[in-house]
Amino acid sequence: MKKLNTLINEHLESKNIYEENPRWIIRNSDIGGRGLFANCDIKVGDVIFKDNPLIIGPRSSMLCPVVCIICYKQIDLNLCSRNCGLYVCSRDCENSLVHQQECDLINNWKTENEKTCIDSAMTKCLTPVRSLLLSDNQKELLKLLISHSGLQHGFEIDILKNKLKLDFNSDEEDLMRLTCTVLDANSFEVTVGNEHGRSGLRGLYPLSSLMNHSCVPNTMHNFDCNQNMIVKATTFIPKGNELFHSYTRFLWGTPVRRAHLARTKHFICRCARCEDPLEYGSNLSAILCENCKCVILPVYTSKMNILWKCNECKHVVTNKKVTVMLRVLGSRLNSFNTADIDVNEILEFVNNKLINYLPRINQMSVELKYKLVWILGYDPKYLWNDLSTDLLNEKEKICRELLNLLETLRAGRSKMRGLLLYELQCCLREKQRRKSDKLEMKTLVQEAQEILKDDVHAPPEFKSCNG
Ligand SMILES: C[S@@+](CC[C@H](N)C(=O)[O-])C[C@H]1O[C@@H](n2cnc3c(N)ncnc32)[C@H](O)[C@@H]1O
Repeated sequence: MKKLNTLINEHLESKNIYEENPRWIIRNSDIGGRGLFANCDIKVGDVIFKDNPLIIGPRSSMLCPVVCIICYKQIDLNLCSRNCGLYVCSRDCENSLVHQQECDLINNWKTENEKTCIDSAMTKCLTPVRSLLLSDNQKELLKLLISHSGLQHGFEIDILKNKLKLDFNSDEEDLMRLTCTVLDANSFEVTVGNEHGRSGLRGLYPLSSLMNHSCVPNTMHNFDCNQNMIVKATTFIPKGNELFHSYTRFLWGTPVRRAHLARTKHFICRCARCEDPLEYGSNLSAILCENCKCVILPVYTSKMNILWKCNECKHVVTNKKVTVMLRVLGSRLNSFNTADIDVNEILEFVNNKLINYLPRINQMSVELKYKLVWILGYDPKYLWNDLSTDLLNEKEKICRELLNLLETLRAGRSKMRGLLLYELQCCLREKQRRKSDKLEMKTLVQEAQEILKDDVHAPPEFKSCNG
């Protein structure tokens, strides 16, 4: 623990974000390994700490767009002229010190027969390679972070070795494989760029990664333009309480969150929200009884086994059946991800289809409604000016409904609350603009009519005035 503390402080110092009297302290946690704890009373909205990545780079999912490996833009991409297989967007990025180091490393791994490795896979596998360029102390810090073994971790190294035929030595391979497991257990999703283009990266923030998970976290984070993570309190946190953030989506229901955490982070969450089948009265994970249409809540009989039993008619639905039903509804939900979105189709699905299987507020309708918030006003087909009054009212209603849900789920001053408050304000502003437009139109038309009423060239709508 002492070594970890020293190396974390050294890391923060090297990034100019060290604080003499930090508001956090590292301690053993009752819920799993080490955790971060409040070192003083922390008020809601207070910044608790800042952190900077030890390693940051492209995400490994082949579904993510390829990015420049220095500035992470997605435009003007060319392969590096030295044939390392990585994409850069400019000479500056290609000639940067960081790129030269990793370019040399990769080119040294090429065998005589494999002079080029032109493949977007190289970019997708770059992040663990970056661990080889860390200083000795940084490598030591990386090794002190938690990792889990499992076949799903480390596929990036298999690609580098078997597909791209790169010939690294066993020490390098061991460190890169360890880095993959550390990244999978600890990394954060980082979004960089602006409204003209955003890229998703993964970053290893060593101090932040010591925060354990809760499905009702008491912190939120955002990023500044230097990739610093700024962690803030979403509720009042008394001195000595543990600091938590959420590793899952906040609006997922308990079975989905639990399964995701078990698969990706290797633990069963036992937070108060997970242990409450009602999820604080939100009934987010409930289904409707196929017999009497009453609400059935999920009751865990073991770690991952759920009993779905109707309290009214005692009808039992098997877990398998619920899983299939949710999968079918989920695949329809995912089909709305297409570029050509039809909002009325989504509303029809939420208001007429889902309610046959799930209570009015449920994890799927909530996910779709949250999606609608970002379509209405922003999608080229649904820009603010073009929104019908009905759709504008719908967006306002959704924002209010989701804000209420966040309160029910005790989300505190979370980022999602901030985003929804802003969108609600945009709806009210647009309504106000339309109202004042109407008032102005009325005065304009009145004056124009007075001036033009006797004129034979008056616009047709004034014609009745001149007989
Ligand atoms: C990012 S690390 C958090 C810090 C970690 N406890 C440590 O000692 O380094 C994530 C890992 O911590 C453990 N963990 C985090 N939250 C947990 C929770 N709510 N219940 C059980 N284990 C948890 C799991 O092993 C998880 O994979």
